[in-house]
Amino acid sequence: MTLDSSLPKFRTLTPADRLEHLAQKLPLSKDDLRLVAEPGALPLETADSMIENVIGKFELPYAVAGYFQINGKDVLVPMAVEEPSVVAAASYMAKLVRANGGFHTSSSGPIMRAQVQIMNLQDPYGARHAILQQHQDIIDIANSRDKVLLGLGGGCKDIEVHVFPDTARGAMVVVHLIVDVRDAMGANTVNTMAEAVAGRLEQITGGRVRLRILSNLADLRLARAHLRLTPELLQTSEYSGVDVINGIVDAYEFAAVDPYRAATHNKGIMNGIDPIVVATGNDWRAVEAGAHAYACRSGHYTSLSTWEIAGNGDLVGTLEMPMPLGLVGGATKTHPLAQLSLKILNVASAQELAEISVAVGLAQNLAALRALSTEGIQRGHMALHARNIALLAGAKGDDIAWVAQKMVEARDVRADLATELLQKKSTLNGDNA
Ligand SMILES: CC(C)(COP(=O)([O-])OP(=O)([O-])OC[C@H]1O[C@@H](n2cnc3c(N)ncnc32)[C@H](O)[C@@H]1OP(=O)([O-])[O-])[C@@H](O)C(=O)NCCC(=O)NCCSC(=O)C[C@@](C)(O)CC(=O)[O-]
Ligand SMILES: NC(=O)C1=CN([C@@H]2O[C@H](COP(=O)(O)OP(=O)(O)OC[C@H]3O[C@@H](n4cnc5c(N)ncnc54)[C@H](OP(=O)(O)O)[C@@H]3O)[C@@H](O)[C@H]2O)C=CC1
Repeated sequence: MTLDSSLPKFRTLTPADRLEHLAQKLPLSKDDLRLVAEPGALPLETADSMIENVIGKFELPYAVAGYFQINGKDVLVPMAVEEPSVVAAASYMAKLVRANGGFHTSSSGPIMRAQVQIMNLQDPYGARHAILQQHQDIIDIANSRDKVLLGLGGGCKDIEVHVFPDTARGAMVVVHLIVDVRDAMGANTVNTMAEAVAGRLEQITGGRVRLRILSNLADLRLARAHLRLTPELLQTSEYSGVDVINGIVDAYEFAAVDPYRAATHNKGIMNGIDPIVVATGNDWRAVEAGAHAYACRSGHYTSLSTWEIAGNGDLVGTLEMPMPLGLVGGATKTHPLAQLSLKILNVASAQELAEISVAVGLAQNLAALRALSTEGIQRGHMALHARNIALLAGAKGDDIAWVAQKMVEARDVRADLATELLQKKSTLNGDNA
């Protein structure tokens, strides 16, 4: 069936009805539905095999963002995240962007780098040449370690040799293995290769190999997304579309020039990306490390995205960044909900998953910049955060929505106010009893 990712009125349903609604849109089995609806999606035995010293499991809210259309294909986006307004903001922007043709994405190949550090060298440039002369031998040794990957068309494709002639510990040569990891995140894959070539590199150079590990600056594994919005789509009752667009571009320039702002701007992008990384069982530390190192590649920490005004006045947003995500390996296959997330996303390759993640990051960035440069973040965000504050004050059941609603109406969302409202409500209930 062709998926329509629009989710009108989805927010008004109960979690069980939302799941039922999804089941009508997606080919989910009864077991899939049970996995989401019932506790214990991750068996304790599986958890105990995943990490060490396990004492239980830690749960997060699991949601779906709607309206995404990417390269003409509708996508529902599973997100595991603790922060309110993230899912709403992503859905809202996807709804706007879909009205103007949706997101357009592309990506480089799934290429990772492994680094092998060689020390104790008197002639680092000579060592570099000697290594490059033997490059095919090194590639062959690396590839002898992963026949499965080779069979899939991946494997070590090339090497680079970087020289640091004068470190505090003397000359250092660093060999990069350039590896196509296909549908894996690839850390274990490339680490195995790096360890495999170490002996040969010592033979060639006469040096001493120390570290053999992937680089999280995955600058050869980039995913890209862009969008275009007309002023009409961005106008509100209070702001003209032209004003909103100018505000977004001013906000972008702020992040482009000032690292204090860029850190927050990029956090807003990661608000969209991390929840997908978590929901698909991928390594969010690796994605975060790669993102921020890439944002600093010019030596100046800056915005990962760009926002500009096209000749016809449209807003144009782009995002290009490392996205080392896998469909196999790590927890992607072992966590049952990660498998379900991949089923919901209906992706055929790790690159497709990477492209969707970057599109969601761009949507999230747009939502924040749009709110920040017009009405401010608090109205939309705090309205949704109000339910958390109500919970914090001890509200239960229907009281959660009641307390949250009262605070939103008062445009005053505070824990002490929530406590005060709850007390008033229980006094009222007591009076009525
Ligand atoms: C929060 C909104 C979306 C409200 O915006 P709104 O104008 O009140 O939304 P609406 O009621 O008109 O609804 C529009 C659409 O938004 C979605 N939507 C709206 N509400 C819900 C909801 N309850 N549950 C699910 N979906 C919701 C939904 O898709 C809906 O369409 P529908 O499906 O109903 O036809 C808007 O104010 C917004 O986008 N704000 C920005 C929020 C944001 O960026 N949050 C991230 C956390 S803040 C942060 O950490 C990052 C930051 C800000 O520091 C980054 C930076 O500085 O750059
Ligand atoms: N700095 C970092 O970021 C580090 C991260 N990690 C962790 O490493 C894990 C990810 O490593 P990764 O190498 O992806 O995981 P795995 O080693 O679990 O899986 C990769 C392996 O899966 C097999 N495979 C099967 N099908 C495919 C396919 N279609 N495409 C590619 N490979 C396929 C391959 O060969 P075969 O069957 O022969 O194994 C490949 O080597 C994550 O848990 C991450 O947290 C670890 C160290 C450092």
